Amino acid sequence: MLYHHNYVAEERYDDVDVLVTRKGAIRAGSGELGIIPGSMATGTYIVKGLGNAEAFNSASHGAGRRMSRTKAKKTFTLADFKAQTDGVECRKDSGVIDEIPGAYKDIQSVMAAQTDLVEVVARLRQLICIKG
Ligand SMILES: Nc1nc2c(ncn2[C@@H]2O[C@H](COP(=O)(O)O)[C@@H](O)[C@H]2O)c(=O)[nH]1
Ligand SMILES: [Mn+2]
Repeated sequence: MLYHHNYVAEERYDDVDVLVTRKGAIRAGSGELGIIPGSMATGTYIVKGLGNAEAFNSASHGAGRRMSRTKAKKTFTLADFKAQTDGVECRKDSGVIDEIPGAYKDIQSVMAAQTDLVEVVARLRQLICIKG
């Protein structure tokens, strides 16, 4: 299983060799497995690509941010962070507030928006989240 999401690849579409730049996107060729994470507490999807050539065999690399790290730090409190990561064993201090689940888009909506790109194989719920 590959999980590159910022890279360039030489691929061929309509008999033309092209350079595909995936920035914040993963390859989702037909039958290829991938990982699409949500946030520290909203689960992760294991997916199988559908090989959609109109999207250059690509899909989202994650839920993606709803707001910048700076805005997240201004918007949310440590109490918000603790509430939103309830049930997940992880760091719960002011140094990780910018990673609060509320700073990311709703992963279920993001998945619903790309049913033509990937098929869901499994949804994982995290028990532990370690920030590198
Ligand atoms: N399962 C988790 N998903 C996370 C976490 N932090 C962010 N994210 C999601 O992953 C993508 C990609 O993150 P990136 O830092 O590599 O760009 C991001 O869009 C979020 O949706 C996490 O702690 N656990
Ligand atoms: Mn990224």
